[in-house]
Amino acid sequence: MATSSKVPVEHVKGVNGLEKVILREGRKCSVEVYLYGGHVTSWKNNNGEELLFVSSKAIFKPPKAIRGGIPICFPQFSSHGSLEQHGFARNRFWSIDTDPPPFPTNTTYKTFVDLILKPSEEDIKIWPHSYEFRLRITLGPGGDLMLISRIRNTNLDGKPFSFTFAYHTYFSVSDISEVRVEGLETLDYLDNLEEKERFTEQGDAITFESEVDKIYLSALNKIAIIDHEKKRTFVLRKEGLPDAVVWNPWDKKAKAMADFGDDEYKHMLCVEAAAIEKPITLRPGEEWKGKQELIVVPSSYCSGQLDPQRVLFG
Ligand SMILES: O=P(O)(O)OC[C@H]1O[C@H](O)[C@H](O)[C@@H](O)[C@@H]1O
Repeated sequence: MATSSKVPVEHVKGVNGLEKVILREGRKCSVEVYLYGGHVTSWKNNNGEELLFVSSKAIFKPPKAIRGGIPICFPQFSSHGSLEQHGFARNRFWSIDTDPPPFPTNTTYKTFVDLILKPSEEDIKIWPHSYEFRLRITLGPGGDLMLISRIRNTNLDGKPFSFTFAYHTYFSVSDISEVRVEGLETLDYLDNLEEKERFTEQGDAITFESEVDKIYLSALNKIAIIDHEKKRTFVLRKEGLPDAVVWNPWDKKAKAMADFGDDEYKHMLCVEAAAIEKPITLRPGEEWKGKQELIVVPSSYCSGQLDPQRVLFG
């Protein structure tokens, strides 16, 4: 079992004394995870550069979710249902899962932490279901960041439940106007800025010059986020998560958010592996798995000569 050779992780106090776990690999690669929200707040490469965006105004205080990093949206994405925006997993206290069930295929990666969320009595009043949500966060030897969610229906009343889900990933970018996203062109999307109306994306890679809030449907399992100025490309790979959300609040919405700096929209982009259009339904005893893997590829690979075919299908 992979857990037997697991590298020990550091447990420290983060902002406002909230518990945080740190994973380290290589020279300077690291990942930081708050138990509050099961929330990744930092991912650094081998040069110690931060790859995720966290707002300088983020409020590390329940019940507000941390603005930035990778909030977990469960059991509801956004306002697609009657629960609070993005569900409640992002503002609950998760626990370390000391004895997670093994994964069917063993991984050789040793640096990871297992978290678990189960409903409290209060949660059951809001969403009347029993579940075990296991989240494994792994830092690969090359600095890649993998999140695997396993959600099991543990209802004893024989009832199925349905949920929507997203890894609401905030990437750090040099300048949003220099960023291009490849892998979503020609797809249908629901536009949250047009009352979730359905449109079809043009054939070109996506660039940014105003507010964007779209849910791309049945997206490829590989999406590239190309930062021309930083000369680096993030590659997002997903499994079990058909949709992909792209969000940037732009200037007006940025000003309206108390936990977000007025100009910070220039330095972030959310690209989120998600399951939204077709909710996941689990019968008692059934388990769903959803994975998001992030890698960052070096400048020479992405400056001008980027071959989208290679990035997306290679
Ligand atoms: O402010 P939050 O609740 O964290 O949501 C931030 C954003 O998340 C998603 O990307 C949604 O598509 C947006 O409509 C929403 O504004």
